[in-house]
Amino acid sequence: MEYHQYPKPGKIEVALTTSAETVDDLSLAYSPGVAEPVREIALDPDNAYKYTAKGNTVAVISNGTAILGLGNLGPLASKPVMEGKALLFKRFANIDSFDIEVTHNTTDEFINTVASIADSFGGINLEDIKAPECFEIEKELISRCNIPVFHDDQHGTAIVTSAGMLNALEIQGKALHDCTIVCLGAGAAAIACMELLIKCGAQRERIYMLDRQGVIHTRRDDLNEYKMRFANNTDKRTLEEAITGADIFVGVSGANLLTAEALKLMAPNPVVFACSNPDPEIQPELAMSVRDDLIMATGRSDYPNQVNNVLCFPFIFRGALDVRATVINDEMKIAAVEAIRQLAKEPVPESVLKAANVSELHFGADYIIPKPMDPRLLEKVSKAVADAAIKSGVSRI
Ligand SMILES: NC(=O)C1=CN([C@@H]2O[C@H](COP(=O)(O)OP(=O)(O)OC[C@H]3O[C@@H](n4cnc5c(N)ncnc54)[C@H](OP(=O)(O)O)[C@@H]3O)[C@@H](O)[C@H]2O)C=CC1
Ligand SMILES: CC(=O)C(=O)O
Ligand SMILES: [Mg+2]
Repeated sequence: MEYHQYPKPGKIEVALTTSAETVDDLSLAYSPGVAEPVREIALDPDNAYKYTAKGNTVAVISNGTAILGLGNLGPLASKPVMEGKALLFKRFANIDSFDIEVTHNTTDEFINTVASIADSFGGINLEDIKAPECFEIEKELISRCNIPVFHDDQHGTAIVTSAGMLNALEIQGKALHDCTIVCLGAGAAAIACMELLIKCGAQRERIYMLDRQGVIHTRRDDLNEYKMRFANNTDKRTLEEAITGADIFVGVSGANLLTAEALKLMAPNPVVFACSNPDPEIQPELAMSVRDDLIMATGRSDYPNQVNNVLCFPFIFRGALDVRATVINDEMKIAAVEAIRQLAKEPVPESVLKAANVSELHFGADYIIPKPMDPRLLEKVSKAVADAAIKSGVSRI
């Protein structure tokens, strides 16, 4: 709590980029000088990128309906997380952010609020908005805004999960195409993670997705259209039935929902990503105590293998802003997966070892994915994303 309270309440502040000391400075910063860029922007909106901070500013916007794995605690309670995202944008990609917490009654009201302020920013990072509303919100905002709109819990999580998963499977000697996958959770993160894993080679029929009612199967009549895409034609109904013989477990649901007994039922050499925050679906100590053949990741910074969207969102937005991309498309997402994945195979610089408080890191079971404080992420992931934006025709410079 002290970290969040001192030296000033919160984690971010606004800083000036230009001089504001003299009467001359003020007559440029405000009236009368500020009228000139106003006229230029009115003539051509693209001049906002030249004369304002728009092009390097991302709005981090939430309604607090799915704050981490803590649930629907409302917009104001989400503010520490949104400030945290702003801190990470600045620290890792030198992107300025404003956190905006929106109170609303209907989904349309939220969409209209965001759409009506979107022009102020170079991009919009939607955060911690629950499914299924998040899908409609993102789709509608993408169509109404000509800046990138990216729901990080969906796509940032999916990108990092895919990068980590491909590396973990390489170490375990398995191919994604042949794997049986159990996904606990059927919300924003789950649906996007499974869709991207399919784009990376997984078979939809081999995925068992579960929500609070158990396995999502074709005979259920309570499924929304997003869950319906993962309805499996199966007799399996429980987590224990689905996980028996499975190669992969992805948890994006809630704390301590995977028991040691269920973990024992998985196939040899399994991969377990227990990504719920702040508490994973199974504690790594417990998982490791019952199996010594697994590769384990969590969403947390204090265990090896942090599968968390922090490894993606600063860098994918950096790449998108640098080429003024209108959207973040699949080509850019796949480029990010590959760049993150490859970086884990390179020697780790001393500065990263020091920041991670370890003496060595080598590609393997305890290092499947780079550390967020690896400075090479900025260069490599952002460049790969920017290149993909240019090649796929969505860059504007
Ligand atoms: N490591 C990372 O980078 C990230 C981790 N996450 C984590 O993933 C989790 C979900 O986030 P998000 O997708 O945004 O939230 P959503 O609210 O969109 O989805 C939550 C999903 O979890 C399911 N769920 C909750 N409790 C249970 C349970 N007891 N048994 C089975 N399923 C359950 C819900 O089921 P139902 O549909 O029945 O309500 C729902 O499908 C959170 O813990 C969050 O911290 C999210 C994003 C990034
Ligand atoms: C990491 C993140 O975005 C979440 O847990 O919601
Ligand atoms: Mg989140």
